Amino acid sequence: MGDRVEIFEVGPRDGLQNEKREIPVAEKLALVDCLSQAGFNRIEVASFVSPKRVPQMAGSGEVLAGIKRAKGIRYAALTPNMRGYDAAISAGADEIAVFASASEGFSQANINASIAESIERFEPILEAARHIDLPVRGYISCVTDCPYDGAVAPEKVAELADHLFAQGCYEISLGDTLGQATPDSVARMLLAVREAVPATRLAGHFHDTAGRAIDNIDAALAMGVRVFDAAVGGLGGCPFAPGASGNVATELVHEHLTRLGYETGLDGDVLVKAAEMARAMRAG
Ligand SMILES: CC(C)(COP(=O)([O-])OP(=O)([O-])OC[C@H]1O[C@@H](n2cnc3c(N)ncnc32)[C@H](O)[C@@H]1OP(=O)([O-])[O-])[C@@H](O)C(=O)NCCC(=O)NCCSC(=O)C[C@@](C)(O)CC(=O)[O-]
Repeated sequence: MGDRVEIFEVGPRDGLQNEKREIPVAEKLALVDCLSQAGFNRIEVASFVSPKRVPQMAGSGEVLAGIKRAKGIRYAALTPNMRGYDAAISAGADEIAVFASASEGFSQANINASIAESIERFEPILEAARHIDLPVRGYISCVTDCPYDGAVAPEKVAELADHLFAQGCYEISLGDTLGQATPDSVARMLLAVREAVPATRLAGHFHDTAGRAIDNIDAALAMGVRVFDAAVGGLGGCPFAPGASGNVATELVHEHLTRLGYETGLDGDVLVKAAEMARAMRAG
């Protein structure tokens, strides 16, 4: 049996948050229920942020309440502040994620806070989660390039990863939000980040704007990363990162990893079905 590499499915959240069409909750439920048959350990399905800023995530409570929960899967939600945390807990999220940026420009555009302010906001969330043993993931956006500030220094990413890990995030997902990273810039960034956080606690989160996401996954695999975020059907993008396109497609990552001899534990046929559903949702 090959080495295990986990794909963390983010399509129902990162994927759908940027769709132009207002997607009914029933369609989201159907997608998540299909994905729940594929063999994932973790699926991100919700985001408790301002509905004015991200209207597509407004029905997140209904999504968490309506999905058919499959045994062994943790259904995850983004929580930017205590209000989001409380909503995620009431809705029954199995794990939550805080999200920061390695660049000041994107931090302001995305969450209306500096990097330092965002870390302060996360403190009560992590403390509350600790009390109830709720796993908290930490995202870092713009780990190589920022749409506002340009190239991002690997040391900035390492410093923030160190903070989030010390605050109690069990895993740090490193986001190439713009999809402009290269295998070289990914390797340079990971070399610095690995000094602060072990590779076994890192995840790669690559958007495929420049068609290099799979090459970037290879670079991260070579540096010891064994968890990758992906969105079925290549759904996605970030409303606050102009020019960014979808996440790397789950079914492509699964195929690629399988070809390399890794075990993902996923059922390729279910992924193809879910990818068709995702594409149909996008087409409307
Ligand atoms: C972060 C905030 C909330 C800060 O919010 P703020 O702008 O600092 O201001 P606020 O706290 O005064 O709140 C502004 C408005 O949002 C409301 N509000 C405040 N908090 C909540 C909440 N939890 N749930 C629902 N509503 C909330 C609040 O009530 C108020 O409503 P209004 O008075 O205007 O009617 C806001 O800026 C926001 O929602 N930003 C959107 C962030 C977002 O969702 N970005 C996309 C996801 S991150 C991402 O995609 C990157 C990632 C993770 O995938 C990795 C990668 O690819 O890089």
